[in-house]
Amino acid sequence: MKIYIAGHRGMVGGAILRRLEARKAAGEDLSLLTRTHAELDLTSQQAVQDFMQAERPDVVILAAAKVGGIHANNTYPADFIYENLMIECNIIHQAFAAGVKRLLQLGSSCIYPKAVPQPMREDALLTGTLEPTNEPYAIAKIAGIKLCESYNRQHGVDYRSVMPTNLYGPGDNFHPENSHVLPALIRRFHEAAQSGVDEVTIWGSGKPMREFLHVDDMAEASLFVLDLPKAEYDANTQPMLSHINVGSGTDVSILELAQMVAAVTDFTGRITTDPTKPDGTMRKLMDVSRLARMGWQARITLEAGLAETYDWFLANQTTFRN
Ligand SMILES: NC(=O)C1=CN([C@@H]2O[C@H](COP(=O)(O)OP(=O)(O)OC[C@H]3O[C@@H](n4cnc5c(N)ncnc54)[C@H](OP(=O)(O)O)[C@@H]3O)[C@@H](O)[C@H]2O)C=CC1
Ligand SMILES: C[C@H]1O[C@H](OP(=O)(O)OP(=O)(O)OC[C@H]2O[C@@H](n3cnc4c(=O)[nH]c(N)nc43)[C@H](O)[C@@H]2O)[C@@H](O)[C@@H](O)C1=O
Repeated sequence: MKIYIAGHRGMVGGAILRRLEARKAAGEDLSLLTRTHAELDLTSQQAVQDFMQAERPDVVILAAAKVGGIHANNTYPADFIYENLMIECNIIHQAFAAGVKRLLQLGSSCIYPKAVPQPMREDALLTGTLEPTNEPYAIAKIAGIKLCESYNRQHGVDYRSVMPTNLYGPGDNFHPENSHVLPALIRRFHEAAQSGVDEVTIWGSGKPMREFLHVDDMAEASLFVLDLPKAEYDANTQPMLSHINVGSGTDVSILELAQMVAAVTDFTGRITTDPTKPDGTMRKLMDVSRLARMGWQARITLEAGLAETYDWFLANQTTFRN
């Protein structure tokens, strides 16, 4: 079976590729197809059409996207909505045009309204206004769900969507401004501890709650959903709710996260907050009961995952994407 992993050099795509390579090494008949961003710009309709017509994979896993934290989303809204819409439209339509019957794409927990009962259920989609700091990205991600759902309904293909909570782990983006909170704090606390600085400032109030899932759990959940029998997937995602939440089911405040990162990086100074920076959504805990009912639950705790990610950070500091 030929599987194309779009975004294989990213944090999630890399984790998914590692799992598929392990399956192949264990004897599964898999041909794993990848292209780097430089080799294939997924915002180019012609380039994606040429690629899909030439390669005709059996399965497509879409883990490529324009991704970033609250500052990046707030600063580059046009890039986030345009690039993600183009990637989704090109991959999903050209996969269909090339006869691809099975596809899995990754959305995001930010698709849900800012003020919605917690934990957030799949049927909360489109029931309220979105968080302004990442609305363009969220609109693109909602479009991705609707693209898959519409091709399923009109053309009878099996295109599935998983909605990850905040993810972290090996291969994350540690850029000081454009990264997500967990990698940003690992880098900031590490550099403070190394240079003997006695104060670290975190953005916002520190009061928002965030749920974190290790990327190896996300990769396992992605392949679990991809491998579900179609009848089971359909039975658990009613026709208009063609997506499944993936999360750890527990959340912590940003201040609690900062205290955990300080401990892991041996930072013993003060933690201060910067209320001039945005908090974003105050809470976005995912209801993960649907996936649990189908037999998957997260295994890597935040404590263990944080320590492992810091080790990876220390071993890979010279290779960061800045
Ligand atoms: N990280 C998180 O906390 C969360 C991530 N997600 C979703 O998971 C998926 C993967 O995210 P993550 O692994 O963190 O992101 P990364 O930024 O680590 O990886 C994204 C990958 O997509 C590639 N890419 C981006 N634009 C293009 C393009 N135009 N053409 C070809 N390749 C491109 C990047 O290549 P290059 O770097 O060379 O440009 C990179 O390899 C995304 O759909 C994201 O929205 C959802 C929720 C949370
Ligand atoms: C996955 C998810 O990720 C994004 O949403 P987000 O969770 O709000 O993003 P974030 O991880 O950047 O911030 C979480 C919280 O953390 C606080 N915070 C403190 N100090 C730093 C800091 O140094 N960096 C960052 N980035 N945040 C910080 C920050 O103020 C905020 O309260 C979107 O891409 C969204 O579309 C999406 O999909």
